[in-house]
This record gives sequence, C-alpha cells and structure tokens, in this order.
Amino acid sequence: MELASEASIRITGISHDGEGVGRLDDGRVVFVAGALPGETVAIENIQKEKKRLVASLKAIHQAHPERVQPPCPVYDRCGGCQLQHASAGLQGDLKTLQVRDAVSRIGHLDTPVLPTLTMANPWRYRNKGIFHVNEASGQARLGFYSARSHDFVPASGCLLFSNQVNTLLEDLEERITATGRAGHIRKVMVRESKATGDLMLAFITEDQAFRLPKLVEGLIADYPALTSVWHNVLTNPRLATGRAWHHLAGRENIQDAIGHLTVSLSPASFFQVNNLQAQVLYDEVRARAGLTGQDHILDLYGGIGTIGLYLADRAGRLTGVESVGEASRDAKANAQALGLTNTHFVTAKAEAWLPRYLKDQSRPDLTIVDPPRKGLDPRLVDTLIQAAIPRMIYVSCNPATLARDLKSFQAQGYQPGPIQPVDLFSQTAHVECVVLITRK
Ligand SMILES: C[S@@+](CC[C@H](N)C(=O)[O-])C[C@H]1O[C@@H](n2cnc3c(N)ncnc32)[C@H](O)[C@@H]1O
Repeated sequence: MELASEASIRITGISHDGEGVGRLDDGRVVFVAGALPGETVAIENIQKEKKRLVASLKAIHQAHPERVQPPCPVYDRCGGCQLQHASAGLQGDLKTLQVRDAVSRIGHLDTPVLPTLTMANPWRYRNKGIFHVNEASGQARLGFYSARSHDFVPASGCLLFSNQVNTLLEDLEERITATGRAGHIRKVMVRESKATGDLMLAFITEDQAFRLPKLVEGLIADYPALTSVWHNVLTNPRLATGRAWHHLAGRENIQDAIGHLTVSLSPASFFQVNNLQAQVLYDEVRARAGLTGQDHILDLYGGIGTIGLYLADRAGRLTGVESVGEASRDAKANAQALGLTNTHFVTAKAEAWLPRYLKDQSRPDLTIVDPPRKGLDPRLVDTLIQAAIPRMIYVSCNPATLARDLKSFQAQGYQPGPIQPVDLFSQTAHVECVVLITRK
C-alpha cells in the first residue's frame, strides 16, 4: 500500500538492518535504506511493509560528512552489504549506536556500550561465502539475492572476498556453463583458509547425488589450492545448507587459524567469517575471563571449540557443548592436535544438556555462551539463573536478542558489565558483542 508519494525528513537513527530512521511530519517512523543519521533527505515510495513504514531515498539535501561513494558496482542492488556508503569510522559509530539503541529500547538497561572495535582494512576479510547459481540464456552466474527478495544479483568480484576466491568463482561460472547442467547446482559454498590459502568448495543441490564428477576432476587438477570438495544436499530451501554432506575429492577438512590458535574444520562446522576480528573478539573474551589457570570453563554453543581452545592455556578444565555433531568432532580433534588432555566436548542442545549436567557436577567457574542470532533458549536462561552460575561471558551476533537476554539476567540478580561491540562484518549492518555478566 502506497501512503504518500514524497517527503523531506531528517534522519535521526539507524535500524538493526542499517537503514536510516526518521519521522514524517505526522510523527510516524520511517525506515530509509541508504540514508545516514544526521542527514536531511528526500524520500519517495513511502509504503507499509509488514508493520513498519519504509521509503526509498530520492535525494540527499544535506549529506553526512563521512558519507562515501560505495566502491561496489552492484551495491545498490545486492542484499549483502548495507553500509558501504559510510566511512569505516562512521560504520563503527553506527554499530555502537545500534547496540546502545537495542540495550535501552529492548533491554531497558543503562549498561554502558563501549566504542566498536573496527578493522584497519575492512575489505576482503570473509573466509566463507554461499553463492546462488543462476542460469540465464545458457550462461551460469554466481551471486546473491537483493534484500528481502529473490532477485538475483551477480557477485563475482565481491569486495568482501579475496582475489583468489573471485578468480575461482568467475572460472566456476564458465565451467558450470560448459557442463550444460547449471540447473543441477542450486548454490556453491566456498571457504578460504586465511592461514594457508587453501580452498574448500561445496556444490549444493536438491538431488541426492552429484552428477558432474568431471567438473570436480577439472577443478582439482587446475587449482592446487583447492584441497577439499564436497556435495551438500539441500531439500529445505529456507536453509542455507542441508544436513547431508558427501565428500567428493581432496581432504575432508580445511585448516585455518584465529591468532595463535590453529584449527581444522569440516564443511558443516561454524567458523567465524572474519579471522582477524575473531581474534580481537576472543581477546576481549580473554580480557573479561579473569582466569587463574585452574578454572573450569563451560563453552556453550561452542562450534569447533575455538573460544574455549583460545583460552585453554589459562584453564584447568574445558567442557564444550555444541549441537552440530561434525563441529563437536572437529572440536575434539582440535583439542587433541593441541595436546590438551583436560577437555571434553559434547554434542547436545545446550538447553537440554545443562540441567542434566548440573545435577551431578559442580558449577563451572566461567560459562561462555555464544548463541546464533535468535539468542539464548529461554530454558537455558532459566537454568543458568536457577543454578546461580557465578560468571558468564555472553558473545552475541545480534544486539536485539542480547538486550532481551541481558534484561532477563539483570532482573534475576545479575550485573552486565560494559558491552564491547566488535565489527566482524564490515560493510554490513551486523555487529558482534562481548559482555561479562556477574552475579551481584
Ligand atoms: C555463533 S556460533 C558460535 C560458535 C563458536 N563459539 C565460535 O566462536 O566459533 C553458534 C554455534 O551454536 C551452535 N548451536 C546452535 N543452537 C545450539 C544449541 N541449542 N545448543 C548448542 N549449540 C547450538 C551452532 O551450531 C553454532 O556452532
């Protein structure tokens, strides 16, 4: 439904999706992609989208002094980045604002939010990407979808990936086209080790079998850096990848590193997408951990064990809990490779596992939680509170659910310390946060 054609407004805030936020003359809030706080802009196509008003940016009357020209040629169409029109410094300030807004508006908390730790060089940092395969007039292209749509945008040459990955993607477009069977492949996943330069590639299809073995043989022969190739079967289109992984060629795992920690990971395992900033994030965890060398650390939502293993030199004992079996197995292998004997990794849902564990084990000295965007399961929050867990470090990739969960902890006698945002996702609206939560 279109409500008014045009208006001129002042942008006063930033949404969690990176849109500028302002008000129409009648006081209603409107979200404008591409507009920055402090700017005066002309907007058009003011429409209701779900429960909010959105508008297109028509012209900028007064630009933010740190507005920059987005370097990506498809930025206005691609849904991957939202903040390329802001300088790197301004992106950090906007993320700090986003976190402050979530903490006060959703959490109703006065917890301080520290300035966001940003990257010195905020480009070509991503170590993983999932690209849609699109076929038009017989030519296969790899790319992303526009924001909130299935409009395909070609993305070979993406500035968040290395030249090596972009070269592979461009060549892959030609090779997939040459098979004449582009429709067989829905997506491809690429992982690049920032430590070794090795590449892992996965072809994602709806079919149970992968039917282009010659494509794999050719790639392995021509790309020495391509050390691992997989097939993933995706039957639920709402997911990024399916549960079934079949090994096609090369090694099963790829090695990568976060700071001093070298790890091995399989294709199904979660790994922070930005190695350099993951180290900054983990150092922030370490700075809050207050470890004595004897402590028992519980690393919930542990992935391949990286946070716990990063701290293991200062721990007496480490228990990791992760719901994806492949990731837990990687965690065990990683601990073994490091020669650690004081670690234990469990495949389980943290909310189901913790109550059972606490029945016959003493409370951990430090509990780390690092959930996906939906935040902590309410049952886990209840268990942590009931057990009077003394010290927790919450690592979050979603300020809104972090604020919601902090509110629950604060209401039950916990004190969140200052929140440290870390920018692991430069050019996008996403931000990671670390906070220590102690029992009063
Ligand atoms: C944001 S990642 C963090 C992983 C790890 N801490 C790191 O820094 O790489 C969240 C992890 O939680 C896992 N996960 C999701 N739901 C879970 C649950 N209910 N219980 C345990 N782990 C879960 C995911 O598979 C994923 O590996």
